[in-house]
Amino acid sequence: MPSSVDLAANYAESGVAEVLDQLDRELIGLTPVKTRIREIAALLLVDQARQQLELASTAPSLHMSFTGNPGTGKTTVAQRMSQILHRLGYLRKGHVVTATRDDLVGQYVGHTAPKTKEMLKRAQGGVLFIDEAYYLYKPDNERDYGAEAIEILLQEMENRRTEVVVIFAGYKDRMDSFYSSNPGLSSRVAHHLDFPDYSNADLMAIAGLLLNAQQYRFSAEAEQAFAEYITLRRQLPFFANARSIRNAIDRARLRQANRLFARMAEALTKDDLITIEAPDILASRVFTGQVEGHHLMASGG
Ligand SMILES: Nc1ncnc2c1ncn2[C@@H]1O[C@H](COP(=O)(O)OP(=O)(O)OP(=O)(O)O)[C@@H](O)[C@H]1O
Repeated sequence: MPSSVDLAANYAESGVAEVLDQLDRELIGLTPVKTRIREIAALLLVDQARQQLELASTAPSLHMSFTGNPGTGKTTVAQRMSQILHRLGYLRKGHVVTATRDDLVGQYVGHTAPKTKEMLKRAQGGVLFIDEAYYLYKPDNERDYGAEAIEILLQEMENRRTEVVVIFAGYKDRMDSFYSSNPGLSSRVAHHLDFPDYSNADLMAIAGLLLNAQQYRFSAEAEQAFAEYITLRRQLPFFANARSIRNAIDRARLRQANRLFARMAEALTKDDLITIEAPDILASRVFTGQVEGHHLMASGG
């Protein structure tokens, strides 16, 4: 048995540093979330080091709760978390399987257990991400099978803790009451992470990242228009944080393409092709005050 361990070497070997750096580069804000991910990585690396020195080691329970409004990065962070846990040797595969109530709960007697077990099986070696988890529990309906799904999840979370990590996600207030109705569940969730709404500056920075990744940019006027867009958009229904920004940029690209198409006869420069101009932003319903596009809004647009 070695008399000491080289934590730095273990860290380098795991390849976790790259995922953590990527997390820092690609995700704006979310400082408390990033800090917690680093802490979990440290915990697992120290646990590995303890194993090397033959000290007592128990694989920690890593089931989690992600609370926050739509588009605050919960799904994205779940994916990164799964990769990190894979690199640290905790999870065998590092993928994410997303499930909602309908994937877990059956409509007839005897249908729920096989459904829930099937989802757990698919998530084996990775993360089972249960979106809007509170829909599993329907207090008004005694004969609802959601309770059965929760029961099975609880058992498997305990018995297969190193085989699958379960992440429960949803709006903060609703998750809080879900946990208070299901205390057994709450106590088996080791990490509760909250994803706050992004500030306007954060959303602007997210827009910058998204544009950059797709080799687009705002002209100075478009940048200003987009700042106004953000202020107006967040006051409208179905605002979905970063997802609304992603959708807004997709539509701005569409308008830019149409604008360029109308100039088909001319030669277009690289600059023409990468620049989103103010009119591409200002044509949005958010400025014109039209509400017919309500269905678009419903998708977080
Ligand atoms: N901090 C961030 N920095 C950069 N991009 C982000 C950030 N947060 C979210 N995004 C982007 O916004 C989009 C929506 O994020 P994501 O799907 O992770 O949110 P969510 O909280 O899971 O929302 P929902 O529960 O409504 O699906 C994704 O395209 C993601 O890449």
